[in-house]
Amino acid sequence: MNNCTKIKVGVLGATGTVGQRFIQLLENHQHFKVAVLGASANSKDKIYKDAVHWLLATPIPSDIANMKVHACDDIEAFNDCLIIFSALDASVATNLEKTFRIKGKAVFSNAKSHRYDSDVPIVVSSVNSDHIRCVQDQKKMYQGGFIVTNPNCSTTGVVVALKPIVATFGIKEVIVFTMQSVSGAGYPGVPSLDILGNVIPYIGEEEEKIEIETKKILGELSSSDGEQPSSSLKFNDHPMFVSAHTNRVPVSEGHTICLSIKLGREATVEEVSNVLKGYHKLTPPENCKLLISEPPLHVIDYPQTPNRPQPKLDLERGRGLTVTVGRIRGGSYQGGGSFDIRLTLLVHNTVLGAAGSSIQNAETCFKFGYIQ
Ligand SMILES: NC(=O)C1=CN([C@@H]2O[C@H](COP(=O)(O)OP(=O)(O)OC[C@H]3O[C@@H](n4cnc5c(N)ncnc54)[C@H](OP(=O)(O)O)[C@@H]3O)[C@@H](O)[C@H]2O)C=CC1
Ligand SMILES: N[C@@H](CC(=O)OP(=O)(O)O)C(=O)O
Repeated sequence: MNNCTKIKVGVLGATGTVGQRFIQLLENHQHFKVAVLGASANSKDKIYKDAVHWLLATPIPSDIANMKVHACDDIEAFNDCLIIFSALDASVATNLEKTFRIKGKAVFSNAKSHRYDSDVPIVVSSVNSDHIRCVQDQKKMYQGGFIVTNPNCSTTGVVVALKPIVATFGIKEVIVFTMQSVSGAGYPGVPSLDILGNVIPYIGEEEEKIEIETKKILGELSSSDGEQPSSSLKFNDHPMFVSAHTNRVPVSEGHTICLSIKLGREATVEEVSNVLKGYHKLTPPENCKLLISEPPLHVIDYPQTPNRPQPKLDLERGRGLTVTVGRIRGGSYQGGGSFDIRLTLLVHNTVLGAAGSSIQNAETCFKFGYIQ
């Protein structure tokens, strides 16, 4: 596909923390071309390089730097775009994303606004891309338009690590303990005097999101029982019990998360470790340029390498699209107790935890023929 035949995409919130990742990850994309940039009224009519406070190590792509920024509610400006990537705050995303959907656009959102809608999936491509088929119902309702969300960034890491375990052994219960980076709060986010040399043991609504979203993502999409006449498919939450603790730590990028897991059936630490190591085999081989072709999970052996994953050393694995899991061990050193397995994982919050997952979801929809 050359630039003329690539699908035109619009990015809402293009100047923000997640918006910048969209711009970076979509540079030279095989199928998609950024055609329209959207941000707030403050950025409207500025050129991108003047509107953005660019925070990434790679330069602003040259074809984007001098593009004009539109207000996100200038819907007509996005007319030529088949795909809308949304990196908006939920307060603005709720209505705008619905407006773009009714205009027939394929909307891929990072915001929480529609994650819990009964006809909208929360998708991490390596975990539950089968849930994407529910967009067929939305397409019928909204003139070809649909919304696919990706989860909260911590939830993203959690479900990638849990998927192979739940699929093989079942899971009854999981405790999630997060150490979340400052970039998760957007820009400028948490004031430096609040976070430097400190830990903040509270992130608003984060624990609730992890508990709810994990169960929806790891649940099943089944045929409806007929209660919802407009819909033929229905989400059934996984029955596992999820309990989350969330904390903000003075790390710039990358969320580190500890899990304690009660399995559905007995298994050794070695069996669990082997299942996690084999997980990459679930992803079919793809043209390596697509983001969905990156391995979803990498395991660091424990106890051979006892002090990983670490944000400084492991965050960029698989272009930030690979979750790194380490410290896979038994539930307690004494034996007994409620939990069978403990592990530590690292997820790149603005790549796999945000823009990267949205792009992977768009690639999946393109592959399934939902975007034409
Ligand atoms: N940061 C992260 O790790 C993750 C964030 N998310 C979610 O992604 C979304 C974006 O987060 P993030 O990038 O961190 O946020 P930022 O605050 O960094 O960026 C917000 C973006 O939205 C634009 N914006 C703000 N208000 C309006 C408005 N009224 N109308 C139109 N555009 C507006 C801003 O434009 P301007 O520059 O003009 O003000 C900016 O482009 C949120 O829903 C967040 O919860 C999801 C996963 C991870
Ligand atoms: N709240 C997350 C970022 C995020 O994923 O938010 P949301 O669930 O609203 O997309 C953090 O601070 O790290």
